Amino acid sequence: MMAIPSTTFKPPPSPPTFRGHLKRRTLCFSQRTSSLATLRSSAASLNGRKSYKGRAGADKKTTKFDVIGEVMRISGEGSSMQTEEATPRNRSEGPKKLHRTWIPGRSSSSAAGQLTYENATINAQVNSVTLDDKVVVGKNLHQFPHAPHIGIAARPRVKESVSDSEEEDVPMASTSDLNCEHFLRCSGCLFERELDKPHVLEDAKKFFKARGVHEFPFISKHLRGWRCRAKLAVRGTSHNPSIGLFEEETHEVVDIPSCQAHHPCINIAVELLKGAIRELGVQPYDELTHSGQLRYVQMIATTYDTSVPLRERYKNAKVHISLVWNSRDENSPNGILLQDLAKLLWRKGGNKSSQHLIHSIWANFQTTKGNVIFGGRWRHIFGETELWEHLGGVDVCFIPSSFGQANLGAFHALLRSLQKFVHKGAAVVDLYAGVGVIGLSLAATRNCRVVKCVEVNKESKAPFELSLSRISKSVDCDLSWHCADVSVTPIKWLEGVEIVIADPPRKGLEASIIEALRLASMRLQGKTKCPPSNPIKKTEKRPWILHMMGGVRMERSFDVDDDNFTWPTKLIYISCGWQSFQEDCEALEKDNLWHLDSVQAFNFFPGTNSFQSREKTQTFS
Ligand SMILES: C[S@@+](CC[C@H](N)C(=O)[O-])C[C@H]1O[C@@H](n2cnc3c(N)ncnc32)[C@H](O)[C@@H]1O
Repeated sequence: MMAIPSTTFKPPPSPPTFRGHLKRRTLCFSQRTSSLATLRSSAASLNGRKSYKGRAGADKKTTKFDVIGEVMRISGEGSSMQTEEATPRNRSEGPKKLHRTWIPGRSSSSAAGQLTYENATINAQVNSVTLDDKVVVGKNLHQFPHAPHIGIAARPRVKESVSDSEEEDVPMASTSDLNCEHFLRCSGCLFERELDKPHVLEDAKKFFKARGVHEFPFISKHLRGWRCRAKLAVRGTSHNPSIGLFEEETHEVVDIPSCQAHHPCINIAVELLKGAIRELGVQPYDELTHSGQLRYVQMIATTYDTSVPLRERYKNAKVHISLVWNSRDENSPNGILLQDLAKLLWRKGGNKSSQHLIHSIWANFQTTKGNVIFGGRWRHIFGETELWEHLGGVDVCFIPSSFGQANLGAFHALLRSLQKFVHKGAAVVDLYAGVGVIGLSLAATRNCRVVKCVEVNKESKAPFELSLSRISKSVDCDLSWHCADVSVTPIKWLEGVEIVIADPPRKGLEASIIEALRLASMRLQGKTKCPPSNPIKKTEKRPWILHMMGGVRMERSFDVDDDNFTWPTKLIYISCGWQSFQEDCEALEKDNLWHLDSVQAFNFFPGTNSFQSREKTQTFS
């Protein structure tokens, strides 16, 4: 996968774009000796043992709002929040018995990136998957009996669509050009010609070719109308609001009513919002004076509507709206105006309106002068409380604060591609799992015996559990979600699994994870010491991630004293950061511990120089 759009607002002179470039790559690594050791449950080493069961108590005065964040979600009737210690018994009961939880805490606001995949030519021995603008690589493991390898892809192949019975009927662009009137000022897109051929692919081809991977499929799906998630700044005046992205190097918000990247329903919802701002006299935010009410808006096009035929769902998407309000909470003096704004929007676009455009309305409260878009407090106001999508063969639940891919078509394709690289019955760990889309999809479609999803954002647990409740009862998989920083004692997540899936943010894998993967390869070879790879130190700058990391249990030990583990023979790396991917790949390859095997690229962010790729690498024994 490729770059993830920034969710932060940068102070002058370089204001941010909230839709950035999203690229993804997947790297698939595998090892040969998956059957050497006995599979040992890693339940004992799991983090995140505490969960909150039930719903938070509702203040009767505020029952119009459901709350997630500092306060929790409120159902409207009022209930109490309980905490519960997850006992070993809880865990042994299996994943389907996880408690439905809404966990308080600050929201994360990671932007989405998208992936598309296509089947790559992959050796059956080596499985790999690609996401958005991704690449898949495959090589016969028998060619490298004593060396792990990393798959790489070479020759790019452009494909307009992926044949899949679940593909929604999205109108394909008749041209590969952007044709957007906002292109010159808007910072969202870098290129307006040949959106299906991002320039960075040439670099990528060379990089992979140098590693012996000549097949480099590039899957490009919808070139316009692909963005189903947008975080937009609201500036200007109540008479003349601007809703869009910051112009490069300025603090000016470029109004983008006809954005060609947005799903069309987002543009319609933006116009609806502008009309409501004018009608009610809502003041857009002014960062110089820190005044005004409406700072940003998040719009998410959700395509899950079972009353609409499958192939028509994409174009009939409804819009979730999160209004980022400049106050502490709904009881602040301007809270009435927020309610009026939400009511007006719902009356004009809600489920009783003639157009029924809006899926749901939430508020997020943000008063800091910093550069973070979202505050920690969320309120549900109208419509459904969860956002559902059908992705990779499963129903997946999201909440406004959880990470989600912006390019649904590409992501769906990537998931379908990914499934082909995971053998049936595999034991898998899904690192950087978000709400667990990848893990859930693999558990359901590949009959995996174990899938562990590891994610630092604790707010993603509740949607995961809701998704879990919709997984077919016939799926017999030990499927679990763990709140943990994967860079802390990463080796324990590798114990007992055959396939590692890593879908990190743009900065790539943390140094400790690279070391753990290298160590796993050494252990597979019966060696106990792993030469250092001189990893590049990567710092986490995003405050919401740092905040979340602060809440997880830190375990420092890197010791592996038990040789009776199965160690992963395959790594599927889904990347959205080309630079970081190259560095990670080189560190993994060092000392022949991993070998790149196959690569596949997905056009997750048409119009940008980003792509998402999937690479598969293997270790050897
Ligand atoms: C690119 S997103 C991928 C999410 C998911 N695989 C998907 O496609 O929806 C990266 C995720 O990694 C999480 N994350 C970032 N740093 C992490 C860390 N150190 N440990 C665990 N999760 C982390 C973020 O919160 C985010 O949900």
